[in-house]
Amino acid sequence: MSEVLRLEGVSKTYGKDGPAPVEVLHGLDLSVARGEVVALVAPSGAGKSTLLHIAGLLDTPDSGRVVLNGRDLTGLGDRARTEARRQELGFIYQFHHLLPEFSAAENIILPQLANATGQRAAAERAADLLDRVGLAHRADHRPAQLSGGEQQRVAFCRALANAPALLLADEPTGNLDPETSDRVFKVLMALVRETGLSALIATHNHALAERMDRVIGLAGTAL
Ligand SMILES: Nc1ncnc2c1ncn2[C@@H]1O[C@H](COP(=O)(O)OP(=O)(O)OP(=O)(O)O)[C@@H](O)[C@H]1O
Repeated sequence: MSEVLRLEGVSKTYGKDGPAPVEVLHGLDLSVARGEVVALVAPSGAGKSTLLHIAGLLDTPDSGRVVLNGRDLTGLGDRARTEARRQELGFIYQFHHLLPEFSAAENIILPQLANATGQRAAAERAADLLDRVGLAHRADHRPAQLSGGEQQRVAFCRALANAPALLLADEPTGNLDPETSDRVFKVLMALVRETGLSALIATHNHALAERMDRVIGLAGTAL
């Protein structure tokens, strides 16, 4: 099975040179296979966001390697990392982070234009993605006109807009009430499965984690 992401011996300590260093990751190994959906479950403060930032090329480890699609990105400069992030990764956070002055469709079109996709193809992809998450009728609405669950479904579409190789999600339904969270999570899983996407999804929610292919914890913490 081919790997989309491999972390090898990744370590990270915050405030290394200060009076109170915090060692968060120590020699972490992790891999995500193509088409695999992996749940990352660990208590608050265990380092889930740190790991996602490193896997998402938003932060660098103190030591270890980050290999994305077979390419070692560890030593790359900012520009190459930004490029790899834009082309190969999709992000979902607890809060939607949609642009308030743009419609749902435009929020999905814009990242594609930034990636040099033509206007027409970008609009078609946005329409298709919105349709898949049951929001075709909301395409022209702005985020403030949508419910929390709808906003998050648009954010899923935006994360998939550029057909990334890997989706990284940090508590993707953590901001929603339990019932909406459950419903919206099902939509996310269906979308990921239909598109054959690989994903690493951090969650506190064990019931959601059980629906993924594999559940991993972080060293020193119980699942
Ligand atoms: N920039 C920073 N400087 C110092 N310490 C930090 C920094 N960022 C995070 N930490 C510490 O590192 C640890 C791991 O943080 P992280 O946000 O990765 O955890 P988490 O598992 O995502 O937690 P949560 O589930 O609460 O979001 C925490 O103890 C946090 O206080």
